[in-house]
Amino acid sequence: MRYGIIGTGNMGSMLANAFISSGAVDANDLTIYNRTRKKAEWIKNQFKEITIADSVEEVARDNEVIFICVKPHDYKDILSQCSPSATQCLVSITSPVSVDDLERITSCQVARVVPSITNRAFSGVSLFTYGERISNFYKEELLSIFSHISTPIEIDEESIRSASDIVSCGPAFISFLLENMINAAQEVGGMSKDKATQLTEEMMIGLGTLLEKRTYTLPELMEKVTVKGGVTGEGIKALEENVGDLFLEMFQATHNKHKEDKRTIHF
Ligand SMILES: NC(=O)C1=CN([C@@H]2O[C@H](COP(=O)(O)OP(=O)(O)OC[C@H]3O[C@@H](n4cnc5c(N)ncnc54)[C@H](OP(=O)(O)O)[C@@H]3O)[C@@H](O)[C@H]2O)C=CC1
Ligand SMILES: O=C(O)[C@@H]1CCC=N1
Repeated sequence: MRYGIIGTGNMGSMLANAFISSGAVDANDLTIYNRTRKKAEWIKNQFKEITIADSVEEVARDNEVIFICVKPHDYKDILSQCSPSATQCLVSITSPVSVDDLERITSCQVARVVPSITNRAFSGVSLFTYGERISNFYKEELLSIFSHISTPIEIDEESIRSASDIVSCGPAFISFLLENMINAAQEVGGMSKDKATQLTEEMMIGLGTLLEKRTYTLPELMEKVTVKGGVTGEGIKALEENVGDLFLEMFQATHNKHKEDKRTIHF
């Protein structure tokens, strides 16, 4: 099976790197293309057997599975430069470009797989939605390669925004909150930024490991740590008083942007 990646920015390069280093895809079977060629060359420097294509058209012509890894508003431009056939499979990796959108304007088989930066560590989730025309062959193929780097989970169109907020945007949201925690540790506790960062990172690795081992659920973790009459309870009270509509507003903001993107992407 030959795979093509169009756009090797954050996600395209992450997918190329993770697919090859996990053994999901042989570098000889991967073709990449990026508008600024240098970015594709950085990947080829790591994996010499990769092919760099000279155009979108070339990627679409020579590969069976084609991942479009550009920003949502650039999908139209890419699709105007290629027309994969009914035997090929086109994959959107962005939530605003749905399988319905792709099926309407192409004659190939389609899927949407929204990855996450966590897939770089062969961890986290990839969110799957299949088009009507996709064969079991391609479904199994996509599931197989994404199983090497993630836990693939099928998702319906209605849930895609919230699911992507948790799985794909989540690492940035949680990092933002942790940065705030680190800054407050400096301000209130007088701790150095480096020390607070080290402690936070190690705590997160430990927390992730507990979750990975299914040792505790999130509510169990809260219960186990919150000693009756202890300091955690006081901290949680302060969090409860301040959290307010924080996450509601976060989800509303991403849902509004998603709607705006869908309204302004004209295929
Ligand atoms: N970042 C993330 O964590 C996630 C992102 N996504 C989705 O992935 C997609 C890409 O995001 P991300 O990688 O972060 O974005 P980047 O901006 O890092 O990458 C986009 C890449 O597309 C290239 N590009 C743009 N137009 C063309 C073109 N016509 N031909 C070839 N290459 C082109 C750009 O090239 P150039 O170097 O010239 O600018 C750039 O390298 C988005 O749709 C996003 O929604 C999904 C899940 C997670
Ligand atoms: O910020 C974004 O639009 C992308 C989508 C998912 C994660 N990052």
